[in-house]
Amino acid sequence: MKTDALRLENVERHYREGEGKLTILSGANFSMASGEMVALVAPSGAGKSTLLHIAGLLERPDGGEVYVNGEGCGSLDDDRRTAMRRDTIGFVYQFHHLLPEFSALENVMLPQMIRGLSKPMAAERAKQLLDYMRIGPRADHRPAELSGGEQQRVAIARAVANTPYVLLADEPTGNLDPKTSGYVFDALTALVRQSGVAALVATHNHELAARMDRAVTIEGGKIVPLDIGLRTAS
Ligand SMILES: Nc1ncnc2c1ncn2[C@@H]1O[C@H](COP(=O)(O)OP(=O)(O)OP(=O)(O)O)[C@@H](O)[C@H]1O
Repeated sequence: MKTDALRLENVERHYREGEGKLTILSGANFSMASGEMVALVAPSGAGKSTLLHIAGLLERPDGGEVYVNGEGCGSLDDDRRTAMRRDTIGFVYQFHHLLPEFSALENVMLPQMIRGLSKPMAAERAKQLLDYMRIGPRADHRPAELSGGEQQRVAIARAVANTPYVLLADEPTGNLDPKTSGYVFDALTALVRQSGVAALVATHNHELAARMDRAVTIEGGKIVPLDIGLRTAS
């Protein structure tokens, strides 16, 4: 049987709320296969960021287990979790968080070099990715010299630079106008299909969600399928 790129098993996450507790996830299960693109659509405050942080090993759940490519992460110490996150998970945020002092190319090279790749090899892969995202000609520009859509495409290239198993995106096009948003989303989709990464994309945009393979939401602490008329838009 094929290993899931990401699997959450019986995940619990509670926050303290005054004297009581606020349950965000309870007995939550979820899995995603390579090359799959899943929309995470839920009202504000439902726990999308919490889920992405737990899936991305940024936060530990209060119970249950997170598996990345079949490897359970609960028993890893902080250093190994950090290495696992760096090597196997990519993040894209609403605001690109590119390093302003570095060019687009350098921004995509850096995570690879931190992982130990040589500079020429990192540059080669960064160039390929930027070409694939159709921003090759802008590779030497700093983020401030790029449009919002271009910056976001650099951020996506950076997120997949270390060929992660899992890509976690939090409103990746939320900051862009509708046309640019569609364009960036198309580039993201093409990259997911080409690279085989499993992408979980939090979005409030139902039109974009409908273009993914399936959608889920958070309800009563569980991660459940959401029917938003998938693929009817095209
Ligand atoms: N560290 C924390 N301590 C206490 N409560 C928290 C903490 N982090 C998040 N929460 C609460 O948990 C709930 C879920 O938060 P989360 O940020 O995951 O929601 P979200 O679905 O991502 O919301 P949005 O769409 O507005 O970003 C919210 O009610 C929030 O106030």
